Amino acid sequence: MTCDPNSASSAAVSKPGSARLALEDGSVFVGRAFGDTSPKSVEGEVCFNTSLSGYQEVVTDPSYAGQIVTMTCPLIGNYGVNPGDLESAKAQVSGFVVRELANTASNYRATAKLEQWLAEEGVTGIAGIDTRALTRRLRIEGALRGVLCTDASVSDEQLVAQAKASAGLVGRNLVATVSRTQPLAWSEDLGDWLPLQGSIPAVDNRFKVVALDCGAKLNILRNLTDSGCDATVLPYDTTPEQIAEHAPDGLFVSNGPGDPSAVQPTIDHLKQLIGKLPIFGICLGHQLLSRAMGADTFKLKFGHRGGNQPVQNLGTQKVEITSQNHGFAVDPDSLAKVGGEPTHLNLNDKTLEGFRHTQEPIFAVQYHPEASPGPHDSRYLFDCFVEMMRTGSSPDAAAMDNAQRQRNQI
Ligand SMILES: NC(=O)CC[C@H](N)C(=O)O
Repeated sequence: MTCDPNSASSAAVSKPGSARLALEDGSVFVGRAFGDTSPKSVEGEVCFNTSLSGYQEVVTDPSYAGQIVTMTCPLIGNYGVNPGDLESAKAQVSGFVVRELANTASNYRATAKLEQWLAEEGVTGIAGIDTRALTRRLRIEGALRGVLCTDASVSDEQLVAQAKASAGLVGRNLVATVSRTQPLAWSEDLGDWLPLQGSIPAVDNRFKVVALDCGAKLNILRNLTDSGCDATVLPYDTTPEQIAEHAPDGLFVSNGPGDPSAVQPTIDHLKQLIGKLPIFGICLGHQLLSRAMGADTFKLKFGHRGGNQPVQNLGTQKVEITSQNHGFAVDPDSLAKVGGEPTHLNLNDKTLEGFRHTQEPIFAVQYHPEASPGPHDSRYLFDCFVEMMRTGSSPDAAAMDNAQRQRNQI
């Protein structure tokens, strides 16, 4: 049920087992609590994701820290949860919003139902609200701060006031809350992390990569491994001197949560590393590299989150169907002034989705080539990173075309 934004004062009293989602614009949605149903209130910026599947990856993507995520697909939870599909070791969203929560987990791989697993993870969900009305509100007004509450003793007015007073995402360094604090090596064989002893040994025909962990998704590490890289994962604020101790062939800058302009340590370190190492960035990594070069980032009205975002490679003219999760973007005009050539464009709203440095071995994409929203159109970018480490030049249109043809055997 949706309450009119202006009628919060007359809004519903919550019942046992119920939950409320209050927004800063005064609207209050009343539904059923699931997951962690203990009485509490959680704050977060409310956003929507249009993927038809992939809710496990969404919930465990560290880039969603600080956000209450609404799935627009009306049935969620139908294949349960299994450890192999998680993008990090725990649930990362502040809260989870669905229209209908499936009763049955219909997948032989499932080890838990979504609601059981969220309860163990301490994450509250709300089901049974009109997610289409909520999404329309977010599209019209832009991202809104919200509070998800399972505590019947708090009034609607208090919740709306709490939403208005909450921190939001702008200006907050959330990377510091999700980055690993110890150096680790990714072991594909174990499917797990190993404490790093010394640095990774050089192996013939493979590339040693330092991955700066701003909240890295596991599948990025898997894709780096698959393309021929051995990755050492270091905390997001590792200094250039500490990175140099690992003698890497290249540097990878990961995805991560929050406002890129607030991740100053990484931006300062990247400034010093430009021209010294081949660097590839994904999503937050794209934004941090742009800022390190001197470009600006800005907040999008409601962001791009979903598995069907069309992106055009401006060099090859080919379109990739991509998975995305971002609420900020790079200003292309400011990037062009500091040597950034646009390589990819979002065909929905024409925002920048990728660039290459014209002078230095640096390139980055705003979307997620490691995610597989059905096809694997964008996997070639990991091969471009390897090729950039081999040649010392950022990939131009011909290099991207070649890599994509080889990867996708077309
Ligand atoms: N997936 C990401 O890395 C997100 C980057 C950044 N936090 C944004 O919302 O734009």
